[in-house]
Amino acid sequence: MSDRPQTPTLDRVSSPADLRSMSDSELRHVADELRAETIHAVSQTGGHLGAGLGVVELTVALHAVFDTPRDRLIWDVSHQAYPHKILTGRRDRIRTIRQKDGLSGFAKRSESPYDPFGAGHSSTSISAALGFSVARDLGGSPDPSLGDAIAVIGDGAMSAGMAYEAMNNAGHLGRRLFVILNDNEMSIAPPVGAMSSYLSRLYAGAPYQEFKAAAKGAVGFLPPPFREGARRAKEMLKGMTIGGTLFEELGFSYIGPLDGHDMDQLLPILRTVKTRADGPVLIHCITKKGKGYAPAEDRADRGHATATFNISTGEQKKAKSNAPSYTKVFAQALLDEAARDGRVCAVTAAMPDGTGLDQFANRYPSRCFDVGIAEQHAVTFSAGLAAGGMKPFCAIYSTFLQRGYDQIVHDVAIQRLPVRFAIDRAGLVGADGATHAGSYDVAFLSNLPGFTVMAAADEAELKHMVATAVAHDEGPIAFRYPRGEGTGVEMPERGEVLEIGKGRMIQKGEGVAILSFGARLKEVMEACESLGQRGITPTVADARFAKPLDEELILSLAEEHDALITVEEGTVGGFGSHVAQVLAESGVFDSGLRFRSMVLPDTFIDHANPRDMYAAAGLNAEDIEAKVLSVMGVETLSRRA
Ligand SMILES: Cc1ncc(C[n+]2csc(CCOP(=O)(O)OP(=O)(O)O)c2C)c(N)n1
Ligand SMILES: CC(=O)[C@@H](O)[C@H](O)COP(=O)(O)O
Ligand SMILES: [Mg+2]
Repeated sequence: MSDRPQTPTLDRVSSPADLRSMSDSELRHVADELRAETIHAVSQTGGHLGAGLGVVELTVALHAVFDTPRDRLIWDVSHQAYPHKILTGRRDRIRTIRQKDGLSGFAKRSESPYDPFGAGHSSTSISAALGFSVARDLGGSPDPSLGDAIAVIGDGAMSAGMAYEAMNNAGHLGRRLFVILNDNEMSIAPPVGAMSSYLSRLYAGAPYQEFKAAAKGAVGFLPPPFREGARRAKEMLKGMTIGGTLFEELGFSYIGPLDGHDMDQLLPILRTVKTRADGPVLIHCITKKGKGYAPAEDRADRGHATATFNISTGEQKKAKSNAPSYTKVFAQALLDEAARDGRVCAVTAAMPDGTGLDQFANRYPSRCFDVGIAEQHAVTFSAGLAAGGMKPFCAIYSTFLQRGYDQIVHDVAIQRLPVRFAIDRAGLVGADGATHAGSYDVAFLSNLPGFTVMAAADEAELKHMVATAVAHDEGPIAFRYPRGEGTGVEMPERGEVLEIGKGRMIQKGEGVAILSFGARLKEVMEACESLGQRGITPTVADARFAKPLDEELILSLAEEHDALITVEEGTVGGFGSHVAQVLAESGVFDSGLRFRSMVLPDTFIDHANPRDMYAAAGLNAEDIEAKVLSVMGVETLSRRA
């Protein structure tokens, strides 16, 4: 017998249009069943759970009131969009989410007309929604029936500068636009910062909002059930001066805070604003991350992301690990270094657990800074710390570091400040897909004068690189490492300070040399094992540094071999491109060196497990083996050589 929940009302919904003919009581049933369906689906697939559970009622209410997809519903980050996917014609594929060839874990334009704007990174929704509103008013679409734009943004995402840039612009333009602030008082970790405290104060002062609406004469904006209370409040408030919320100062009409799980509040308010709004409106909803599923509600991260799990117990089914994760090794190595050097400090942009800095925060609270989702600030704040004599480790996932690029160039590199960048999730990350792939950091850092760029081939190397970064005061230095577990190598007691710009020889062979940069070394060695069975023994070296390059090593490999192949977990423009430049300038191509550079292809690779993604990229052991055979002119059946 199937353990799937009974969902008789939800079963009648094949698209949001079906919600619009339902009574409010039926919509409440849909919400309850949608929650059960979401929990069941994620129990089988794993993925982002808590955020979706927190917006179940909002999702039903928004689709019931607004005319999606004509009205554009834009989910910020969009990790909370699973219930939205179930309601918008994707229920039959929801159990494929985040798997190869399955639904994306995020909103994606190519997946559905109900996903008007894709995401994965946070705090973009208000800008995009404003763009839609303006495009509609300017007649940018051949479809004259384009409707409203609605952004749903979390309190965590509200900590990023982009959200304020967008509100500043929206308030100025004054166009009809809806922002739903989904305030669950959580980011991935508890949210931090003055803005978070401000929102909490609005929440704590719920009746105050009612008074204020009254005092400002906004009573008419509220649906009838709320008017009476507001009128009474107005009486009480006669003669008092009430300051506006920040949102009102920015030009938005502010409504809230509402209970975002109460359909009796959500439906009438949404219907009213839809009928009456003539400018930007912000509706502040208080919700609970993980709502309705006790094991998620009880977890410290409120069930933010999960492996597959047993629904009755909440127990997650995690694969056994054979080696410590790179993140753990980094975190422990940094703790060790911080114990020796009081100037070592750490910065995270809302990812204390993901980067392993939660441990650092416990041990050295005064030297650890969670700045919220604010990568740009994290970089320049680190630059300031470095300029002030500290040794900041700015630990940011490769994909999110993209947001701080101008700060890296302008505030760090040009001033040659010794910020240490710990770049986690480098390379292809798996189920989160293209939005989260750490593909570009080597390319965008290695072209900056004075930067030192390293990649760890295994977890012992990572420990050395942490020690190297602590010791390096001459300018900015970065080291990258992948998501997931290490290779199981023996760990040194203490990290060793590496000589800057020097690689290491792994094995001496002949004919072909492979120069690996980063964690593909394991695949290189597997390829060599297989090649060994054919009597082929390539030379293998680990470059360690993409900048400065070990030119001596590169040129000696070029001189002593017929062919040289570089391998890396990054795009063109990175390590291999810089090696090619050195080779070209030295003239070795003139004497016939065969050179190949194995990089990520010039395409965005869809979500799958990392192994499948690297297969799609042509960077697994078999691809490296095929490349060696091809450069040697050995005939094979391989597709990719
Ligand atoms: C630019 C960027 N930095 C970091 C992240 C990682 N991240 C994903 S969701 C999330 C928390 C978002 O909190 P909130 O907006 O409140 O949504 P909730 O999960 O609470 O619904 C973070 C930090 C991201 N997606 N984008
Ligand atoms: C939605 C988001 O951006 C994060 O939740 C991300 O999925 C975390 O990835 P890790 O699991 O690699 O920490
Ligand atoms: Mg939140």
